Amino acid sequence: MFNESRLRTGGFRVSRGPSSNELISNDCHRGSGSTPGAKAVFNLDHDVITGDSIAAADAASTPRRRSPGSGADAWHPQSWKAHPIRQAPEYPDADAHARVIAQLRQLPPLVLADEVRALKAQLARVAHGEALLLQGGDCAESFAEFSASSLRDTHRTLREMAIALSTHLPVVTVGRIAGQFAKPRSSAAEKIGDVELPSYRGDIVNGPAFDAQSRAPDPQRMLRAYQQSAITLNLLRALDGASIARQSRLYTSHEALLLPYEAASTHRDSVSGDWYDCSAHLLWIGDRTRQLGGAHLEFCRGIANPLGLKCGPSMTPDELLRVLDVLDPRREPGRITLISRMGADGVRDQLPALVRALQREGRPAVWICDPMHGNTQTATGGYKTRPFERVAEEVRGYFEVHRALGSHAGGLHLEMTGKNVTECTGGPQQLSEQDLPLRYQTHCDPRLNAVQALALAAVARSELASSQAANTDKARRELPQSPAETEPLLVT
Ligand SMILES: O=C[C@H](O)[C@H](O)COP(=O)(O)O
Ligand SMILES: C=C(OP(=O)(O)O)C(=O)O
Ligand SMILES: [Mn+2]
Repeated sequence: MFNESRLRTGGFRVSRGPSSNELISNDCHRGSGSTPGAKAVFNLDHDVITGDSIAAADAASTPRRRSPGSGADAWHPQSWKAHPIRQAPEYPDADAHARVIAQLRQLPPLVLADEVRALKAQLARVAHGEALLLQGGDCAESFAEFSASSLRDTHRTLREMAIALSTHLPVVTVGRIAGQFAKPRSSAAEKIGDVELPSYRGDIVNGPAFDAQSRAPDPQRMLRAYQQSAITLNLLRALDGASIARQSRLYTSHEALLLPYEAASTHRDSVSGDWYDCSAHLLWIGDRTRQLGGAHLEFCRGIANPLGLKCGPSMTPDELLRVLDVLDPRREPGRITLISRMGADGVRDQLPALVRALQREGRPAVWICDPMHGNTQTATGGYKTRPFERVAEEVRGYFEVHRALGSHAGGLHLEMTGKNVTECTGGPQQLSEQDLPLRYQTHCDPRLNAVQALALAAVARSELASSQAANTDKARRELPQSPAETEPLLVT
């Protein structure tokens, strides 16, 4: 059991050392002054890790402790290690890896638990049909392409898209940003000529250059990714403060793929007893790592963050319900965001069965559409690209399906940037395959540029208008006819 005692030192709360369980589990209090009498550095009214009010914590006589499962089913931040894992890099030097993980565990959380809870509450509104979710950013953030101007441009483009969509409903905005570094790959190795090397798995793992040294997984990269995420968050918070839409903020998200990094970022909230992966507000499980019984499901089921789940063409209704039983046993609105990525040709055929399955079960979920990953093509010259028209067509199909089933089309998940890159063809600039080499800068998949992203927001906006009109028609049809046709009016 968690054994905590709190001391106050000049208004700064410190916690006594964790029990052995918390030591194994990377408890959040480690390092926050766990020695009684540790020096107070700040005078805070809120828990330094969770952001919770100390007064509220003190008022709660027994903190609610929730660890998913018990006995053989018990969860802790390392329990995923007993499960089969896919897409995990093989580090050549296990000791060097262990040293970096130990360092990461000592570093402060990047986001606070109360911010995570605020996002979950907003996502619950999306699940109830009262708001929309816009999630977007790079396929893969990179060390080389990191600059204030590109962050500013992506922040601005996401804001502009949110404003375009908010004519219908309030918009919750979440970036694929400040931690979106790890990439699952179709193939573990890449071969050029006679040379075969490990595939590039994102800057948090290895380098993109095609040479043996770059492609060897290097644990030091996790520390650099952490630092870049912290710097990114710092700028995003400043940009949020300077934005005209000050009341809304940009939350962060990434794929929970590199589990040693995610586990090292996982802290226990001293007030609720829940575990939070403090590397981002929202974490999602990719289409390649969502197996029942697998390590990624095991890790994600135990963290209290809102979770995304990619649903590609191979997802069956039965499998989806079983995965949701694991990830969201309490059926908590805002906990799960389902991200369908069926492709323009598949969405109308494959999405309805999944939506109906949730409707039958009365399960809450946010449904959003990733129109990127099911529409990737290889252009002449070998560039991966996505034709804007196919992307737009999947968005239209997604809205049609939800309209037909009376379900809330909750928003979009996009690979996009605020820069004027040439990675996806088509759109208002009518980019051709010949234009791709001009500014093809992505480290992994092709992104919409700012103009294309805003054009896609316009497509979604017009679909939202159709959905709203359909809802109004339906409501009108469901109204009692006219008073004369129902009950005679009482005239006095
Ligand atoms: O972002 C998603 C995947 O990591 C990416 O699509 C994989 O690309 P690959 O098929 O070239 O490995
Ligand atoms: C890997 C990704 O997508 P998916 O899991 O849907 O292939 C991604 O969104 O970066
Ligand atoms: Mn991608």
